[in-house]
Amino acid sequence: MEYAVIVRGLTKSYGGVPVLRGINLRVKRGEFLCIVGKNGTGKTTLLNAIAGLVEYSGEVMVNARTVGILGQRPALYPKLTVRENLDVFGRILGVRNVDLDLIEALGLKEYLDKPVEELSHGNVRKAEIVCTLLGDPDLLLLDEPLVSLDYESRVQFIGLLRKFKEEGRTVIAVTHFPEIMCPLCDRTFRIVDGNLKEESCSGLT
Ligand SMILES: Nc1ncnc2c1ncn2[C@@H]1O[C@H](COP(=O)(O)OP(=O)(O)OP(=O)(O)O)[C@@H](O)[C@H]1O
Repeated sequence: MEYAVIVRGLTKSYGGVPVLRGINLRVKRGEFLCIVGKNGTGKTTLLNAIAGLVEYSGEVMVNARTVGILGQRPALYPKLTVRENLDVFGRILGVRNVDLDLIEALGLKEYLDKPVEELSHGNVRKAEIVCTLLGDPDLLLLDEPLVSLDYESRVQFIGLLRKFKEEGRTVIAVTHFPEIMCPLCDRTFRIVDGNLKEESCSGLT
C-alpha cells in the first residue's frame, strides 16, 4: 500500500463533548506530517487514535511493520534504571542491541544506571526517545517530542528525524514548535473545531 496511515471519518468525544469531528487523512509512506493547534484541540487524541490507544468512531488503517510511539505522558517504569527499562522494552520488541550511539549522542550514557524517577524531565524524555526507536520503527508517532530537551538535544533529535525521513520512514509529529520542525515537514495540519486544516509551515509563528 502506498499509504502508511489512512483515517476516515474519525470522530471522538469525551463525555458527550466532541473533540474530533470526522477527520479524514491519508499519509503516504515516507511523509513527514506536523500536527499543530491550540491546547486542548485534540492533537494528542488524534495521535492516540492512530496509535490505537483510545476508542473512537470511524476508521484508522495503519500499514507499518513497526510503530514507534512517543507519548506525552511518562511511559517508563520509574523504579527501574534506564538500562533496565531499555532491557524490558527491548525484550517486548525482540530487540537485543540498544543504539549506544544514540544514547551517547543524547548525552544519556552517564544516566544509564540511574532509576528513571531520579532523572530530570529532559533526561527521562531522552530515555523515552531511545525506547521509542528500539524496534527500528518505520512509522513514528511523536507527541511533543521536543518538550524538555535542551538546545543541543533538540538539534540531535532533529538530525535523527532528518535521517529517518531520508530512509523513507513515516513520521507524524504533534508539536508546539513548528518553526523548528518546519524544514522537515512535508505537510502541516492545524486542528480547528475538530477538523484538520492544512496550512503552510512558513505561515506559522
Ligand atoms: N481521557 C479524557 N477524558 C476526558 N476528556 C479528555 C480526555 N483526554 C482528553 N480530553 C479532552 O479532550 C480535549 C482534547 O485533548 P487533547 O489532549 O487531545 O488536546 P491537545 O490538542 O493534545 O492539547 P495540548 O496541546 O494541551 O497537549 C481536551 O478538552 C481534553 O480535556
